[in-house]
This record gives sequence, structure tokens and C-alpha cells, in this order.
Amino acid sequence: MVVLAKGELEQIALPAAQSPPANVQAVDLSSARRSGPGRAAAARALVAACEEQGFFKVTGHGVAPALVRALDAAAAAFFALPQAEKEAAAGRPVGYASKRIGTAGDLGWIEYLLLCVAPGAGQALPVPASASFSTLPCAAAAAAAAASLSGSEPESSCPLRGLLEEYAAALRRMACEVLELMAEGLGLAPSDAISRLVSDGGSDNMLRVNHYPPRPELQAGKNQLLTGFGEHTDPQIISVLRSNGTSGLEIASPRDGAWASVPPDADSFFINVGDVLQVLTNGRFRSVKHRVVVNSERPRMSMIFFGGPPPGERLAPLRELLGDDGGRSRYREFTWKEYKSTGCRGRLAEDRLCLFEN
Ligand SMILES: O=C(O)CCC(=O)C(=O)O
Ligand SMILES: [Fe+2]
Repeated sequence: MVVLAKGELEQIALPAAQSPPANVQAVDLSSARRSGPGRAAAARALVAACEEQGFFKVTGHGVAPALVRALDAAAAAFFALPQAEKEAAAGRPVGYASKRIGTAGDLGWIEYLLLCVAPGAGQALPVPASASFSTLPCAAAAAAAAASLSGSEPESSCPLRGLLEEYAAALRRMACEVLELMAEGLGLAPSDAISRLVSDGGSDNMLRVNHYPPRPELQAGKNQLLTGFGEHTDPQIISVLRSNGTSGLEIASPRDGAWASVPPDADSFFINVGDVLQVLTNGRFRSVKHRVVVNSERPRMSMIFFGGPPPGERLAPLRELLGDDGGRSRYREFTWKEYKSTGCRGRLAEDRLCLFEN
């Protein structure tokens, strides 16, 4: 449940203008898995999409539909729990939260789970970064949902946690696959030049499960919209997003800033270029500005894997990519830890990258 105090609803209200549909490039990963002209064409399409929009979707990804359905159901069951039970999984900065995004006062019509993903023995595992995390997956409703979907009893008393672990591992693999294809398209060697930052044992990967309840009736007869997640760019290298097929995600054109609505597609994964990828490519790729507008009577649920580098990783444009800009590096070197700490201080919509420009 999202409970807003008096005056807060007005802060997140948006003009009832309908954004036109976005034209989103699709990259078929299954054709990229076969080496040869299919792979080269997919790599070129991916690079073009990152240059033009910083955003595309992936089909032929191979993530098991049964896993996706089971996780959708378990997450929906979690969000349907009594508020007190959800609050038991609250923690800062990770855990359950509602309406507040970050610490700088951004509000949205949203509740969410934010989790760390720590690779252990080569596998991604959401870690209980707050002690209360362990209460979350044991919720009875989530257990029942997962059990009914798989047609069997849950293996442990924590099905949501198990599903999140499996999902995070699958998405980390997909993120790395996409980043390797990207490196090939950019002519980088070795092909793990970027993906190693996400697959490293110390990588700062996160998983976020967002739930946007249907919008409330604000004024009878008025089709008002609310901010679900205010405009921002994702700070990491790459984000891999899937939703339950309810609309609401919008991206801004890098040319004129005009908003366009991403046609929902529950079977594909959407990829965002993050700020760090903009830096690594010396600005050739642009991190995509996006937001979520709550415009539907159906709830929207989205799950996002954020691929970030290890905290101490020194980040700067890749040498091979400086050529396009007369050899000039547009950004000074910084660590991921440094970048994250500037992000924590500001509002969602703030441009953080400008602080690191040369
Ligand atoms: O929920 C969504 O669809 C997008 C949310 C988002 O942009 C984020 O969590 O960074
Ligand atoms: Fe985002």
C-alpha cells in the first residue's frame, strides 16, 4: 500500500497528457548466439540502439518463462501482504520501502524491494543486507503462490528468496551476454572488456522489484496521472528490466527530451544504458532518461537487475573509444564508490555526470 500524506499527492500529480509510443529496437539474442553474420548483425543493431536511444529490448533471451511466472506470482503475493508484514522487511538503503525513493525527498506512487546481489562461488545471490531481509521470503502468501505455480511444494520456507536468487543469476548472465555482444560491436578486445565489471566477484549488482498500485481516483471524471518513479538515469553500467505487461515506462528522446511511452511487452527484457556505460564509451552511448507514469487501473510490477562495477573500480573512458573524439577524454577518472556517494546526496532528476566531466 502507498499512503501519501496531505499535499504529497499534489506533488506527484502529472498533467494528463498522453505520450506517443516509443519506437523500441529489438535485438534477438538467440540469433546472436550463433557465430557468423547473425551475431555481427545483432552486435551492430545493439550498438546503433545504444547510440540513438540508450535503450532497446532483448528477445530470444532464454530466461525460463516458468521462472518469470513464478517470480511474478511470488512478488505479487508479497506486495499483497498486510502492510505490517511488508514493513518487517524494511531496511535502509536495501529492503522494503514505499513512496520514498532515495534519501533526498523524491516521492512516487510506488512500493518496492531493493536487494543487493552478491556473487558467491560464481553464482549471484541476493544477500540479506539488512537483517530483516530474512523475514521477507518466508511470507506465507508468497510461499503459497510459488508452490501453486510450480505445482509442487516449495523446497524451502523461503520461495521468494529462492526465486530472486535464480532470477538474479539468470539476469546477470544475460547482462554479461549483452555486454559482450556490445564490446564486439564496438570493436573492443577482449570481448569481456565491459562485462567483467558486472561478473567480477566484487561487482555491485542490485535487484529491484517495483510495484505500482492502480492509480487512486483523484477527482471524479478527471483522468489524472501520477508519478510512479520520477525521471532519472540509472547510475550503473546496464539495467535489465522486465514488467508484468502493464504500461507506464517512458523514455526521453536524447534529441529533444520529448517523452515517449514504451509499449509493454512482458516477454522481452528492456535494457537501459547507465551512466557508467556513457562514461566508458566516452559519451558515444547516452544513459537513457526514463520515468514511470501511473496511468492504469491495473497494477504495474517491474523487476530490474542493475549491473554495477566493484566499489573500488576506477572508471574512465576506454582507451580504444577515445579516437572518435580526437583522443580527448570527456570524463575524469573516478571510482564507483565516489560516483554512488554523489548520487545518494542529490534528487533523482539531477545530472550527476556533469560533476565528472573534463
Ligand atoms: O519500474 C520501472 O518500470 C522502472 C523503474 C526504474 O526506472 C528504476 O527502478 O530505476
Ligand atoms: Fe531507472
